[in-house]
Amino acid sequence: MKARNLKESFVYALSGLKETVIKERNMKIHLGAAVLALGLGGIFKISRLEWGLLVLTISSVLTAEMINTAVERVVDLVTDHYHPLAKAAKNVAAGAVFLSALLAVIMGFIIFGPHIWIIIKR
Ligand SMILES: Nc1ncnc2c1ncn2[C@@H]1O[C@H](COP(=O)(O)OP(=O)(O)OP(=O)(O)O)[C@@H](O)[C@H]1O
Repeated sequence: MKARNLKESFVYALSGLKETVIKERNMKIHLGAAVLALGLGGIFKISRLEWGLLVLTISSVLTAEMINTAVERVVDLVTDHYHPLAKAAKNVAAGAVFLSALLAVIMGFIIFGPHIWIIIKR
């Protein structure tokens, strides 16, 4: 069904977001990690640039998870039989999530590492 106007497109987009948050366990984990990172940013009073990097990093993980979910849905729609291409498509999409989450952890170390180190050293 095609969106007739901007408002309808927005409603469909929000429903896609809701679908991922409600049905995907990994999305809940990513959101939990994002809330934790934002909380740490507040506690450590990180700089504007660090906030920007944090928001960019969080958005890349959440976006990757949503694209992964979309790929999973389309693959499941096309076939419920084993197919090497279905396997490859799902694995590549899952790999994108893994890569973005790994880079987010590294970014977390870069931003919060020095702050945590100061506390440990005390
Ligand atoms: N139709 C298929 N043909 C071949 N391999 C498949 C097929 N469907 C799934 N797989 C394999 O099983 C793995 C798990 O698929 P599944 O659909 O359960 O996603 P998932 O890893 O549980 O996703 P998530 O945990 O993100 O919800 C895929 O990564 C892929 O390797």
